[in-house]
Formats: sequence, structure tokens, C-alpha cells
Amino acid sequence: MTVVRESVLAVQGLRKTFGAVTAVDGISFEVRGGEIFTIIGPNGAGKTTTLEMIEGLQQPDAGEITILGMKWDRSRNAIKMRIGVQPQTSALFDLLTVEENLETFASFYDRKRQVEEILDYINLADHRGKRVKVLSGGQKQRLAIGLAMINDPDLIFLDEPTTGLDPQARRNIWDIVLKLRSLGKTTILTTHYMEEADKLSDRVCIVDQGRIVALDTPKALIGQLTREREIHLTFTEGDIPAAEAESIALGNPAVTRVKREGDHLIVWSIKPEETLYGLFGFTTERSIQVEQVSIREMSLEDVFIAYTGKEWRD
Ligand SMILES: Nc1ncnc2c1ncn2[C@@H]1O[C@H](COP(=O)(O)OP(=O)(O)OP(=O)(O)O)[C@@H](O)[C@H]1O
Repeated sequence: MTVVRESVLAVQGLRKTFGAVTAVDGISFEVRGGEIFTIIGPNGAGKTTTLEMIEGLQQPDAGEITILGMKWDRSRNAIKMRIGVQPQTSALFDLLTVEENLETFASFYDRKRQVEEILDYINLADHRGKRVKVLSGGQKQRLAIGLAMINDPDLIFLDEPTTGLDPQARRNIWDIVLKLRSLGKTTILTTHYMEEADKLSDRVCIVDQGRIVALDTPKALIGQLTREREIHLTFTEGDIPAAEAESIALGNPAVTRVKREGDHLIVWSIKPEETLYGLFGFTTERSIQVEQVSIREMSLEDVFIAYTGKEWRD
């Protein structure tokens, strides 16, 4: 059975320029209920500007935004009640405690979740009495997400919630994002981290220079790439067996390219299993020992490079 989920956000032809800079250059997409939808792109790609226009914080030069069936110009208050925007950590009240920050934000809304419940979701119950100024970067980000959840929104916006955090603190944020999905919430996330987009997202929208270069599930984006895979082999007995294996690999029609650096051989093949089978046939026959073998999986980073021709930098 196919479950058709309703559209919670539709963006059509969004544009924004700042003087000579076109920050957002005709962006269109649709987000369905319950999705984690990630906008990823390098610095200056237009992620924040796109998000802020959708959040009603910046006025687009052109384009249409429909949130939960409503438009900003006609239903500003109704939209604000049903969305949650993660504030910058600099907007938290430094001298108030975690709990007091949550209570203050809760007082702005009629519909709200219990502070207790939010403390559990963001895993800060043990730190509820601490002032914000003594929290770690990761704890501040978790509190900021908690503040975005306080009005029990249907749609939550998280703008680079993990930038600058260490790997463990980033994972703690991922857990919260996944919890949001299990609560049935829709999350729109921006990030520079490809691995994060891959792990968390139902769909990823890759932007570069204000335009969408690719949009799909991480699996589909990676699957659309060439079937070519990179095989790495390191030979125990050094350069000579590696050079022989190089010539065997070059004779395989599935192999598109070979590169050898001393005892290390890299083989690009559109049929990696078949190529490896051939190479292992040769090494077994010649009693050549292979120290290490690996096949590099394609990632969203390869998708970005394939679509833009540019290297990715975090
Ligand atoms: N208020 C502004 N005035 C002038 N230029 C702006 C303004 N806001 C954004 N820009 C420019 O628009 C482009 C897109 O910026 P934006 O912040 O949306 O990108 P981003 O993808 O969020 O980048 P980052 O990952 O660095 O946050 C950049 O070239 C930026 O310098």
C-alpha cells in the first residue's frame, strides 16, 4: 500500500538578491508530513536565506510559499502558532536557567508542551537548574531545539544545529531530530555535513549558488550516480605484484581506469564484483598476498561533485 502524505510546505520559484549577489535563484520544492527534509550546500549557497524566507523572517523578491496550506501575508499569526524555529544560541537568555528559558518561551503560546516533557526530549532534565551561560555548545543547541518544540509545532526548522559541535554532541542532536520524526513532526534542516544529511534525511535538497542541483532520497541520489566503484588493493610484496595486477585489471572490460602508487592499486570498475573476482583469480594462481582490499562506497559528496563539478568542503 502506498501512503500518500499531505504537503506541509510548498515553495515555488523563490528568489532573493542582495545588491549584485543572487542568494536564492528560483528554488522550488515540496515537503510532505513527517519528513526530515535537509537542505545541504557549501558556505554561501543560500540555505539560510531560503530558510528565513520560509520562516517569514525575510521577504522574498519573488516566489510563493505555502505552509500548512497558508500564506504569510494572510495568515501570519496562524502560521507562527504551528511552526517552530530554532533560535540562534546567542538569542537564549544567558542568565536564566534551562528551565526558565523554556518557561519564558512557553509563555508566548496558547498551545504548548509541558516543560518537563521537553527537558526529557532534549536530554537536559539533569541540567534544568543551570544557567545558559555555563552550558556547553551542544547543550545550548539542544536547548535551542527544545525552544523550537515548546509550542508543539507541526513543522520545525533547524538551521545548522550541529555546526561547530564535536562528533558526540552532533550525534546527540541527531537523536533529537529522529525523535521529532517519531513524534510525527516534519523537520526542515540545513547542514554543511554530508554525512549528517545522509544519515538523517528522508530527502536531501542539494543547493549551490542559490539553485537546487539535486533533490531526492539519499539512496536514490547515490544510486543515480554511475555504477563505477573505486577498488583499493595493497600488495604485501610491494610494487612488482601490484604492477602485474595493474595490467590484469587493465585487461578487464569493466575497468574504466587504473592508478598505481607503489604497492597500492586503485581500480575503477562498473562491475566491481566481477573485477575483484578476476584479480583474486590472478593473485591466488600466483600466490600473491594482498594486504588490504576495500571498495569505496559512493556518498552524497560524490553526488555534489558529479552535479557541480566542484570539490566539496565542509
Ligand atoms: N543580508 C545580506 N546582505 C548581503 N548579502 C547577503 C545577506 N544575506 C546573505 N547574503 C549573501 O547571500 C549568499 C547566500 O547566503 P546564505 O547565508 O543564505 O548562505 P548559506 O548557504 O546559509 O551559507 P552558510 O552555510 O555559510 O551559512 C551569500 O553570498 C551571502 O553573502
